[in-house]
Amino acid sequence: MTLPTRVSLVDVGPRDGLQNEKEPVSTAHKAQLVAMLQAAGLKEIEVTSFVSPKWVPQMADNVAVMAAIERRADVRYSVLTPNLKGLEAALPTRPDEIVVFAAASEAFSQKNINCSIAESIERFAPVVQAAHAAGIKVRGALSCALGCPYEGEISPDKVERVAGLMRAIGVDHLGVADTIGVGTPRKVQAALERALKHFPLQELSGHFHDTYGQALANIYASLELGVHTFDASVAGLGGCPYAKGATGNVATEDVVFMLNGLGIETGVDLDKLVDAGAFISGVLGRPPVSRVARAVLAKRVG
Ligand SMILES: CC(C)(COP(=O)([O-])OP(=O)([O-])OC[C@H]1O[C@@H](n2cnc3c(N)ncnc32)[C@H](O)[C@@H]1OP(=O)([O-])[O-])[C@@H](O)C(=O)NCCC(=O)NCCSC(=O)C[C@@](C)(O)CC(=O)[O-]
Repeated sequence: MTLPTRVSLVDVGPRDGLQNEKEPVSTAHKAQLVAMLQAAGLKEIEVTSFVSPKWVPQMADNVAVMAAIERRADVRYSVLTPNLKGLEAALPTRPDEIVVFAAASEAFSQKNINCSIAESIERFAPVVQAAHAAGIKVRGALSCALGCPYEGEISPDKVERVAGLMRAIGVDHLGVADTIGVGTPRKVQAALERALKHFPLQELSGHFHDTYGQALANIYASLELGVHTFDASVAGLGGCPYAKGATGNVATEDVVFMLNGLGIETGVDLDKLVDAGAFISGVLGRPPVSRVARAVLAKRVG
């Protein structure tokens, strides 16, 4: 089986990773994290979200963070926008890409964005149109594609259905998200195969939380299908406010280490990435969740 020779990594640490932190993280620290990620070679960074500050207070400084980051022409900066209000607030901050997020599960849709799946698609349609009119690419995240904290198992049929709805309103790229990290390799392949009915390989990505330690295996299973774009979160930061017990995304350091071992190019410098993870973990006052980061840091100490 031939695996892709190159993988694009989207570091979602500044957004997905930090959104659930109880203590406020300063705007300056968020901007510093973005700076360190791009210095490590990340070309796609999810910076913040334009959601209700009552729902997700940690992202309330979205405009300030977007103003504080030092942009590089070769890096794409994305932000989450759940509705037109979010898009209107985001546009002046010049994101390269916006993310709309639907769920494969009705219950999660209600908890996360306070509306049904059908209503969310209706809500996203004008957001997608307005983003395209502004020349901005739209990524869709499909939450709970492998399981839901409220509904349990999610069938591939549901993934295919919502992927189709996202495609129909013009979403350019689909991220299949295992929000609570319950997916296992063959189930992940089944979900991705259904999503591939609506999105081409180059516009499909995997977003795997590592709650049950399956994320790297799931990435490998995705590579077997030719999927070559993955979200990951430096230091393994994160957890979803609407998915109790969900841990962070797979750590970017762990993904880079595995891909390096497979001879798959990412353009990411592992040492500099570990520095970024150590920096933000220091800000948060705890060690990185990433096992690779811990091993590299321990080796440095000698
Ligand atoms: C979607 C809404 C806004 C609907 O929230 P709602 O309460 O249904 O919205 P509403 O239209 O009735 O408005 C209520 C209030 O929110 C305000 N409001 C309305 N929209 C915005 C906005 N864009 N920005 C700022 N403020 C906003 C609006 O102005 C109003 O303010 P008030 O009059 O009460 O003062 C809300 O449910 C929300 O913000 N939810 C947060 C969702 C979120 O951020 N979840 C985490 C990210 S998704 C995720 O992590 C999963 C992912 C992507 O990583 C993949 C995975 O792993 O699954």
